[in-house]
Amino acid sequence: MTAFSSDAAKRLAAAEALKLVAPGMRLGLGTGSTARHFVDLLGARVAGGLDVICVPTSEQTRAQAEQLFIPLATIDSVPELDLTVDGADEFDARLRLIKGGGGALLREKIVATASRRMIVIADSSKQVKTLGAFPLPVEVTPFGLEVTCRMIRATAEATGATGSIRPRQTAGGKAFISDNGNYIVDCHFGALPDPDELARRLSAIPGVVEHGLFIGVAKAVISAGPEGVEIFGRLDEAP
Ligand SMILES: O=C(CO)[C@H](O)[C@H](O)COP(=O)(O)O
Repeated sequence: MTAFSSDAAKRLAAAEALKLVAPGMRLGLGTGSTARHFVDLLGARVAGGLDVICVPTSEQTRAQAEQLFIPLATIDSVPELDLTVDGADEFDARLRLIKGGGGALLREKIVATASRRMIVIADSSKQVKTLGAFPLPVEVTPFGLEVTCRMIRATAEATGATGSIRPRQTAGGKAFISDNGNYIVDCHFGALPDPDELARRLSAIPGVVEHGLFIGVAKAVISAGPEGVEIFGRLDEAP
């Protein structure tokens, strides 16, 4: 028997999300290996005549969508979206997320919050009881990096989160630069005792552009694994 890979699970979740797409929709396209499957499948539907307009959350996704001839717009020209489909690094039972493993968290959060519905697609390994095993990505301005890291450390400690904070590097050992020209620091805090409070406090630090805690943003998670698809939250448009 062939083992069911996490990549197969990602594609299954993406295929399930594609069922939510209707002609004429304005869509936000996420970033990462799971979102990549969704864009791939959407591209096939567009080639078959589906009429949608899409806003990508990264230059990587933009390039993929362009190759598939998916009609694209900017978030400023289409500021209200019907649906955004994106991946996540972790999700919990309250649909709180850690995102930003691909470094696209700022655009992902802007696009998701401009959408009536943000639906997460994930393989079932992304479900956690407590957020934080995945290092929390925080996008920061290059100016004042050290000062900002100190402030992140101090503010996190006030919510019971401690651990190392490391600026992300590329495989070549250079500083990782986001699509917005900023740095990403990865906060290895471990289990986050109070993600809501941590999110509020991180947002108040001047050098923090955005953090990877998505609280109250996702309407549902489509999680897929060897057992099939499981839905957390609601896929419909109910408020
Ligand atoms: O937030 C993200 C990118 O910034 C991704 O959605 C997240 O990292 C999950 O990636 P993958 O689908 O490759 O597991």
